[in-house]
Amino acid sequence: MAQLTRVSGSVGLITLQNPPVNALSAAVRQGIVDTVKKAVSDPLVKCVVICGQNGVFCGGADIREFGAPMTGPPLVPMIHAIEATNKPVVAAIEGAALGGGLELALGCHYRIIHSKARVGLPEVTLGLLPAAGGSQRLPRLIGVPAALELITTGRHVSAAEALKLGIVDQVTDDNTVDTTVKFALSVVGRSLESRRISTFPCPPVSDLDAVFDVAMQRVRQSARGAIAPVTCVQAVRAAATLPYTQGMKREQELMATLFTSGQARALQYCFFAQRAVSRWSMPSGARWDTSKPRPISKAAVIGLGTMGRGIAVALAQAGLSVVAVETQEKQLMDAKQAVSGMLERGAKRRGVAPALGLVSYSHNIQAVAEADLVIEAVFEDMDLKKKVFQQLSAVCKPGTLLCTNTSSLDVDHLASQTPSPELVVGMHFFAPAHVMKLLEVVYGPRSSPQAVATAMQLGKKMGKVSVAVGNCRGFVGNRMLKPYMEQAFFLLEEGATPELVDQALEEFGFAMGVFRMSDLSGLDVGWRVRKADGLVDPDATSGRSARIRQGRRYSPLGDLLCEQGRFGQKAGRGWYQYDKPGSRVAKPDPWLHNFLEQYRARHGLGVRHIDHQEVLERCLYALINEGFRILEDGIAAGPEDIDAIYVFGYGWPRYRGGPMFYAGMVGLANVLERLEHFHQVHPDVPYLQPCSLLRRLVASGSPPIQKWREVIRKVHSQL
Ligand SMILES: CC/C=C\CC(=O)SCCNC(=O)CCNC(=O)[C@H](O)C(C)(C)COP(=O)(O)OP(=O)(O)OC[C@H]1O[C@@H](n2cnc3c(N)ncnc32)[C@H](O)[C@@H]1OP(=O)(O)O
Repeated sequence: MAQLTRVSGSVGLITLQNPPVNALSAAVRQGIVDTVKKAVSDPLVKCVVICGQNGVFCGGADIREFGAPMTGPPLVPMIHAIEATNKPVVAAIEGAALGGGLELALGCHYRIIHSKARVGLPEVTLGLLPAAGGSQRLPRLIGVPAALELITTGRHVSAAEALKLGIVDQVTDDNTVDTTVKFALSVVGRSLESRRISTFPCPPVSDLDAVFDVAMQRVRQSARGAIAPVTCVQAVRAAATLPYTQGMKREQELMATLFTSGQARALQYCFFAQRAVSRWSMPSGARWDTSKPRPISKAAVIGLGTMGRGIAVALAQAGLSVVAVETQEKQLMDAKQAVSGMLERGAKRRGVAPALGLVSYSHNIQAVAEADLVIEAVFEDMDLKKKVFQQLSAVCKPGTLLCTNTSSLDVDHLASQTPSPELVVGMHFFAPAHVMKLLEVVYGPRSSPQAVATAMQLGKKMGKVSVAVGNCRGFVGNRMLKPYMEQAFFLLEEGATPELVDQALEEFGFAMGVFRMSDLSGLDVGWRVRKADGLVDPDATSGRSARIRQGRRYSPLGDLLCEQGRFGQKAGRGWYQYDKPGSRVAKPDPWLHNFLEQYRARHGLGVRHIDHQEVLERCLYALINEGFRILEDGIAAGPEDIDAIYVFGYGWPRYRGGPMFYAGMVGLANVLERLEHFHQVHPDVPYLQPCSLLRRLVASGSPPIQKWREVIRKVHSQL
């Protein structure tokens, strides 16, 4: 919907009305077409201003309409009609002009922007390209190199940068619509010939081929396997090399290949999943919209190792006052220096003042007495954490929320160390904590909805994608990682190499395969956990018994490497070899290949050919199967929660939507059939036994992912 009013005597003011972001739905597009026509034909209207209601110009095309057949007037002729009018049309940009919103503004003859607004063409992040003329007009306006960068990254640009680049004509701190109305009146009567961007030639570039080669190389490297960035480069190339009309034709052709692609569907699903996770719910029925968070102004972090430092930085950058506690004096001094450095570098990047004054340091736990919320981030050891929680209970003021940063320990057990278990939640940060977007907020059976709401809100304040999950071993992310890694180990036993497994996973789109990742995070981490679980038995080094632990197939390969001191990158050797400890360049290791051969011979394991498809099916379907178990157990409320965790915390390629979305794309029946097959071949691997929720979904006709919650609810109601 769009409304036309006449203001200041002769200005036709068109207001886009589609809350919350005035997306260009069919009704809005129809409204624009109608109101522009009316304004142009009204002799009393001398100029036109287009704005959006409620402080947002326009968030672009309505993404929710993408899955359905197109209705209403298309964007391209609508924008052309605006550009072609003989009355000046000026965009008044408040809040944001993104995607189709900016393309609409580029069709206007002038653009005035509020200083706090931003613009951008983020279509690439949705698997698309700016196909309402954006890929053709922006390079003509600001030049090929700058347009290429903005279009292929989808980066949002501040008002100041937009002015510098030449995207807008004026920045204002005042009322944007009033300023734009005055501006529009001031340009009445001026020729519009030089204001129609589609008529501009692209500013010349000295070595066009080199510019595009570099851009193509960059997008292929940074977004391995993603098709939209590559297509965006091709579209901008059309702008640089073809007349406008032909360029537009090419833009449409390229868009047609993207629009119906699986990658676009996956990326658009991710867009909504990222937002859906904030509408959390707990099995008790507690929900985001009925649970009020507590205000938090003072936070504390206990333990200033790598995680604690990152958490302190994230809190301070979110504007909270932070008490950082580390009992070891030397550690405290080192941490102070490290935290200050991180804050300074972060502030420099963001062009703001570093929040150094917000962090105070102490070696005395008494310093947290006045904190509203404490995040314990000491070493991952239950006895140590229990001790800290007991101390905190004695020191903190009544009502302080106690959070533990743990990747797998039992949050409920820790809660039981305090007199107020309802005030305890887990906050599982990912390293580096001030950079990584994901936060798992873990509630135990006794955590209060208010405690969950507070942790979720704090996560949002820190700019995290926060996902509320139930308490179980490994929560969601690490619980699903276990069967994935287990399959990778088994594949080595059966004849694969770390290189083969990693290559398959990296070609799938993971930034790092499982073995390179294991080398990076350190093999000793898992070894310690397996030892604590009684799985590492140094006596059982030969025979079949060495590969059966606690009644199921077990691969001791990781333990054997650790026994040799092969802890990964930090040791200079692990699944790969490195030039020196700490080096990042992984090289295949003949020692490891020889070790695998001897291991297989010792255990009488035949070597067979393993291809990429088997690697993907074994590793990914085992992980997905555990995802279904997590849904069945009520640990995650919906598939979007799992997918957001994997995309934002575990390097799952965003253009594949997350593991649960991927299962839907592959076909649930297909996943079930392959799991059944693998479980038949490996009956001693319980993780390969298809979960009953997966069977249930297939039996219900494999509904689309948006309908899974209905099936899950039925399963839960029958328990
Ligand atoms: C021919 C094709 C031509 C053009 C293609 C396009 O234009 S594709 C769309 C390009 N636009 C974008 O990618 C912008 C997407 N939106 C945003 O980045 C942010 O929403 C925005 C506008 C910066 C506002 O951010 P804010 O943090 O204030 O709100 P939030 O992101 O939570 O969004 C609020 C709700 O609005 C929904 N929404 C936002 N944009 C769109 C959209 N373009 N279409 C449909 N819906 C949109 C969003 O999903 C939120 O609703 P929710 O129910 O919570 O999911």
